[in-house]
Amino acid sequence: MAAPRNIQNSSLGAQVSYSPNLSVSPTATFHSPPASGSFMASLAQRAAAKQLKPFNTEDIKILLLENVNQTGIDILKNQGYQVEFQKASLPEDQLIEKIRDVHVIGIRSKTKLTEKVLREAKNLLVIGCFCIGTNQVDLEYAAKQGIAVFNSPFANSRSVAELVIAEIITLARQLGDRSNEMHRGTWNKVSAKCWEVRGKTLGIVGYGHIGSQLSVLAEAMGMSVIYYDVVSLMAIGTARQVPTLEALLQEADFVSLHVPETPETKNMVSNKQFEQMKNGSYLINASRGTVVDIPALVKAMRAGKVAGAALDVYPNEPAGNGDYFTSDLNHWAEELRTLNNIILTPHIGGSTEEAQRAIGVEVADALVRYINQGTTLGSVNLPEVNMRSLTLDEPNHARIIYIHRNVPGVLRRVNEVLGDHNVDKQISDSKGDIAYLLADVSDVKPDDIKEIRDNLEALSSRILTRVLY
Ligand SMILES: NC(=O)C1=CN([C@@H]2O[C@H](COP(=O)(O)OP(=O)(O)OC[C@H]3O[C@@H](n4cnc5c(N)ncnc54)[C@H](O)[C@@H]3O)[C@@H](O)[C@H]2O)C=CC1
Ligand SMILES: O=C(O)C(=O)COP(=O)(O)O
Repeated sequence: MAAPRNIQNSSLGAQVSYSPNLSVSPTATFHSPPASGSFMASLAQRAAAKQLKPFNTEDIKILLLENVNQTGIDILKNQGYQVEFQKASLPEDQLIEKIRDVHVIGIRSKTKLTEKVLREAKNLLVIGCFCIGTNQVDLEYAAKQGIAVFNSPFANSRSVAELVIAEIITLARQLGDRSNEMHRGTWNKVSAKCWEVRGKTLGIVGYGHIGSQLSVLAEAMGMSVIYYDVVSLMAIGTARQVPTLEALLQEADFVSLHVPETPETKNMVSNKQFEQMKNGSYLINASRGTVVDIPALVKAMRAGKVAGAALDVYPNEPAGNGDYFTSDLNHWAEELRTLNNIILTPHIGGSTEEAQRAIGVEVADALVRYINQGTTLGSVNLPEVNMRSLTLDEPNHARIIYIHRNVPGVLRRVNEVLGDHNVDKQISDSKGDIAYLLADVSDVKPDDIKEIRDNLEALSSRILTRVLY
């Protein structure tokens, strides 16, 4: 039987691990970085933090889907949580069955946590997206249910940028086609329409974490970089922001897309945009499958307008590995496969050992901090609230977490509930309609804790109450 959603578990000290060193050789064993000044300082802080054995930690049930990295599994298991791991994603009906029972779910880009699925997630406290994108989660609905969502905002951005660099040269030299021919036994030594990338213009759409890293790498190869973004952003190196997507498409030899999946980016590159591109230019999409209108790309490639393309993402992607890239999944799949100079990869932009290990650590740490201490630093859908840990010399303190609707008068009522106790420290913040309050109350007995929780639960503004002690 699952524990109730306002599950109580004691506040652990900051028993979290530290960001891994990403600069490892392909064969190196993976280690945390050596102790630095700030690392030692945080160790000292940890020593002072309350290190209670979590009460009922084993009641925390976690479901990890989509082959989340072992680093993350280890961190969560070390906390004593019950962790179930699956390599693939789950179809909606199975996901609904499973999600009813768990307090935490860890996913990557494939698993869709829609309102329909989350409505069934009666025990869910927190979602960990072990990736950058969070478009697969209904963030607003989750927030309304008091379910926090965390991701890893940039641990795989370098990996994506490096893949794109590889693709730029691969497309310019038609390497995919030459290699396929050799695999079939055909020697086809040609130079027609094969180019150096030096001196060519790369147009980056979306100059965020990935786009800006790509900019630096491309300039190092002698490319000129222009970029288009909805916000005005400082150029790195000698890159130049252009005012419109059209201006970018008219000037770029290579166009690389790095925008999130939003209603505005759906089919952002379609027939009209292909017409605006230079003759013989190239398109790379490692963002989201919805950003490019694929039938329009097929048309532009058949017409010779686009000389090559690299796609890493697709509107429909399979739940696991296997022979699934067929027209059953996306109706144009077979047609796409017949085109020349097109690189098709199975959403591997962020799939390197370095990125996956770093993401595993970062997201698992955020989950542990949220479960054990209630801090929301890094949450993408709840206000970010942080408060220093309870310490060993505060054995009878309790931490109250009250997630509530952001309506007038709530704080007065909360403080009426807490008024008979000594509130050591308190912090609250709001994001849109949702507010998040943390309060540490000193010298409380189990009866006091029950009373505080029951009284907070009775307030009409309540979304979720948790008490850690
Ligand atoms: N292929 C893969 O394995 C991976 C794919 N991704 C995808 O790449 C996307 C970008 O990642 P980051 O660079 O980390 O995100 P980011 O949030 O750092 O940057 C995105 C940029 O796009 C801009 N933008 C948003 N809407 C736009 C619009 N309509 N037109 C022009 N610019 C717009 C934003 O202002 C921002 O500067 C992610 O959202 C994710 O979907 C991320 C990691 C791995
Ligand atoms: O980080 C992202 O947003 C990605 O697209 C990578 O997704 P993945 O972890 O490979 O499912």
